[in-house]
Amino acid sequence: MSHVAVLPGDGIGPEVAAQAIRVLDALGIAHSEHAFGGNAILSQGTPLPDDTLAACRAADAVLLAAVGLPELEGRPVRPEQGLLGLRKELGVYANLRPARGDGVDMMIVRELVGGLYFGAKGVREDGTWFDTCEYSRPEVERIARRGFEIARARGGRLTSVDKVNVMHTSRLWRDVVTALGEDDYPDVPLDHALVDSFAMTIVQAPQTIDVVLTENTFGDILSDVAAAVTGGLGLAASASLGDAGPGLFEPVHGSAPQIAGRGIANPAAMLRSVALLLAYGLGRPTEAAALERAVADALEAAPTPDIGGTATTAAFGDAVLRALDATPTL
Ligand SMILES: NC(=O)c1ccc[n+]([C@@H]2O[C@H](COP(=O)([O-])OP(=O)(O)OC[C@H]3O[C@@H](n4cnc5c(N)ncnc54)[C@H](O)[C@@H]3O)[C@@H](O)[C@H]2O)c1
Ligand SMILES: CC(C)[C@H](C(=O)O)[C@@H](O)C(=O)O
Ligand SMILES: [Mg+2]
Repeated sequence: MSHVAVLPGDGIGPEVAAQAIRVLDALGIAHSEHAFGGNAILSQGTPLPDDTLAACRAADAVLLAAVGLPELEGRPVRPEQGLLGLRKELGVYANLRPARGDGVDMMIVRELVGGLYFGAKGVREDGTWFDTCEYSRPEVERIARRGFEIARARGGRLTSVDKVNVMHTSRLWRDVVTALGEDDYPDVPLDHALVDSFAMTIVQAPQTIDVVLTENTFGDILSDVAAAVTGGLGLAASASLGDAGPGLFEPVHGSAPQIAGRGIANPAAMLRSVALLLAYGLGRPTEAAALERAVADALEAAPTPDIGGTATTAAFGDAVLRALDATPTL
């Protein structure tokens, strides 16, 4: 039987996680909750306690809501370090961030465990602070392969996004992607774009974009832009996958401290992350599709304030559960 490790996290995290747990219960999927992020720092001094990591490794899939506490910003130990550590420990290098709506159907494939986030960083003796972007050939090749596979599977094309006019690592990125395309994916149309103008393309012509392959930091920024043009962060889900072991499923959004505790956060991004978990993490595509439909119904029936409605987080969850109950295949 499948088991999901749930990490509710901070801010609106526990509020949207509660709705996801209702769905897991409705589908009869076992789960357990674990301390992670800011709350774990406050209670245990670390954002990723050993027993949380062990529970994640032992699970079939990990469902994370969001981390981040304003009072911990700028401290040496931060909630976000736990998230980066968990991604690295689970080896989930491929972060899939779909953005859909109004004729838009894009899939951002973001490299998740390398690049600017994970290169050497520190403070030199002269007082200069630095972060470095680092990639090896195999690191680029494995994420590029994912991008090509996804583009091929949907009969689409791949746009690799870099900053080759400035960055050294982008030269490696472009060479590796181009060679892999020629050698192993000649049937998948490939083009390249520079990240700055590509951000503009996401805003101005998102319908023209199919599968996007990009570096960790670029993907972080571009996925918020893509979310903004397809209904906002309240809707954007993601799946992070490695070659083996449990995947990590999480909304694109953060802990939204300004609206935390008010019961008005949109749980759609979290519930769509559960749908990705069902599809990619547990191999249950029928239930995944039913949940996607139920979320689409709830967006009509019980929209939350971020998308122009008045429904509470719990009322949205009610609407999703009603729609799931009415699904004959489940
Ligand atoms: N995966 C994660 O855990 C994750 C992701 C992004 C940011 N963060 C952290 O979250 C904290 C806040 O960051 P931020 O404010 O830059 O980004 P954020 O994503 O939390 O919020 C950005 C904006 O979107 C709104 N928003 C986000 N999710 C929403 C939802 N489900 N329903 C309705 N509105 C929603 C917020 O109210 C805010 O206006 C920071 O500590 C940051 O590090 C965590
Ligand atoms: C919280 C932070 C570490 C994280 C990231 O930058 O990857 C978030 O912004 C995201 O998009 O998942
Ligand atoms: Mg982000």
